[in-house]
Amino acid sequence: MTTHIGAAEGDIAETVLMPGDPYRARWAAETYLTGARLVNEVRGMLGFTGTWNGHPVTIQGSGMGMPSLSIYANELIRDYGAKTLIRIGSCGGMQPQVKIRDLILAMTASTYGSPSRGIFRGLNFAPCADYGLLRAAHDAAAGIAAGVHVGGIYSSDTFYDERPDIEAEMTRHGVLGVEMEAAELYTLAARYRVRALAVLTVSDHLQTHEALPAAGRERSFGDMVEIALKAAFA
Ligand SMILES: O=P(O)(O)O[C@H]1O[C@H](CO)[C@@H](O)[C@H]1O
Ligand SMILES: O=c1cc[nH]c(=O)[nH]1
Repeated sequence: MTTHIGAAEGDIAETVLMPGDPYRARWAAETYLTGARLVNEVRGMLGFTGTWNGHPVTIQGSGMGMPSLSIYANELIRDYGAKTLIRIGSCGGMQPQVKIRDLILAMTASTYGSPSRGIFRGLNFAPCADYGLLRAAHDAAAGIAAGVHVGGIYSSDTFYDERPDIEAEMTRHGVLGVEMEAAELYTLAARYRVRALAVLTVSDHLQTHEALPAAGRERSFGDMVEIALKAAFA
């Protein structure tokens, strides 16, 4: 048991999938895991542990934004011994070739300000995915999903941004999509020598303003969960 996770020792698997939304954690656990049981409900940030093809897996909500994810990822890694952490998130598309419901496998994550930013002072640390996980996810995606993009994403520190020029610069530099957690996850993974990847579903588009309807949105997330599970155990 930690400050923010009520699971008992041994209740968290070495492989953890992390959606921002705790209800997505419940949906994914009920849909994809065998014998899923609730292991955390502190602050309503639900976490479940079960098995997938016989492998122990935890699906733990991270909350929105890097400060929230940082709390859960720190405790999962440092206190529970998590070794593979895969974010299963939604993101906004930032390039014309990236369509709604497409998947992005985030090779790198640029950010203006993660909780770890201060460590590096003026240096631009480059948070990146674990290559083995990225490659395995790409292989898995070939048999599952159609529109799959691999490249850089932008982990924003704010959803309602008063600095539209930052998003424009990200788009100008080929960044595929925007979300709010991966850069901190990748930085923590580098620090603690564990594996991390963000697999993202494009839920809306910053240029076309299309968006997945709220009702039934979870069903569009199935490919992402399957790919994350296959990559973790490839
Ligand atoms: O759908 P999730 O995983 O929460 O991810 C995205 O959605 C939230 C913003 O609406 C942020 O957490 C962003 O990263
Ligand atoms: O952080 C996010 C997530 C989805 N869509 C966005 O525009 N931003």
